[in-house]
Amino acid sequence: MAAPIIRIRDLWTQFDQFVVHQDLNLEVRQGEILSLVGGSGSGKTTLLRQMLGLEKPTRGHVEVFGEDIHRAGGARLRQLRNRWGMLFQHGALFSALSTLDNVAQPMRELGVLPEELIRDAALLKLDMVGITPKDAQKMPADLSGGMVKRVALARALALEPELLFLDEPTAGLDPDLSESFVSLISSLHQQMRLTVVMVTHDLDTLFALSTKIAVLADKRVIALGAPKEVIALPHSFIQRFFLGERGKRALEVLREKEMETNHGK
Ligand SMILES: Nc1ncnc2c1ncn2[C@@H]1O[C@H](COP(=O)(O)OP(=O)(O)OP(=O)(O)O)[C@@H](O)[C@H]1O
Repeated sequence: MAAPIIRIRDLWTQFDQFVVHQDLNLEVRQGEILSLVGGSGSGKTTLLRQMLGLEKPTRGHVEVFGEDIHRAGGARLRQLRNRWGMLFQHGALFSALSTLDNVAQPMRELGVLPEELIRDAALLKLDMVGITPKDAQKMPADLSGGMVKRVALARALALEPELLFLDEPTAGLDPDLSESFVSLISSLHQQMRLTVVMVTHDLDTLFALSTKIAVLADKRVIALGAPKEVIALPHSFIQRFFLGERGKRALEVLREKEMETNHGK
């Protein structure tokens, strides 16, 4: 079995008297695309921020690449941060920087690479997500919503991370754009041998990408496994979330995908 890239142990999160996570455990292994699902307020975003070292849990351990990131010092945490990329829900590009400079910025921050190399690498990353050198000169305000997502993805991949975090990657995209963004993530996952952790409410995206699903309910991860295994569990949240009307179509997609895979064998 592949080594855990993320290991969360006995994690508690409490805001005043309000307990969000209680003895939560989770492992993400190399090469997985793990989706975190749960009801509104179940603590998905908080958990994601804790994995990124942006928020500290009340108790417990969050290990990324074998290190407890909440006990690592500032310099060490910065080094670890260079090994993962994050795609925020709304793209979060710097509006005052051109598309190219947005992607170049994480490389410039390292302060060691020559400018020419940075420009070439940024253009290469943009090419990987289907953005032309001409569009690379544009400002973020002049890009479409779908392009902003692609540029934000190129920026998240700028430092060739081993791990990629995605927060609602297809939110705000129409179904066609959403589908093409999903295939882009899927091919980059293979090409770059990435491990991916994502939060999504969109069942089409969830079933199209996830190799594993972690379900957050009752303040813990109540289920972790392959999509097919997880949706078969009798927990009431799981049944409501996956097997309502909106879940049925997504499930058909999962079955089609399975048939294609079996066909290809
Ligand atoms: N800094 C904070 N101070 C107080 N309460 C907080 C704070 N951050 C999060 N919470 C609370 O913790 C709970 C979990 O929030 P979180 O945003 O992680 O949930 P979520 O599962 O991502 O929800 P959604 O799907 O609606 O985005 C919520 O009840 C939220 O109000």
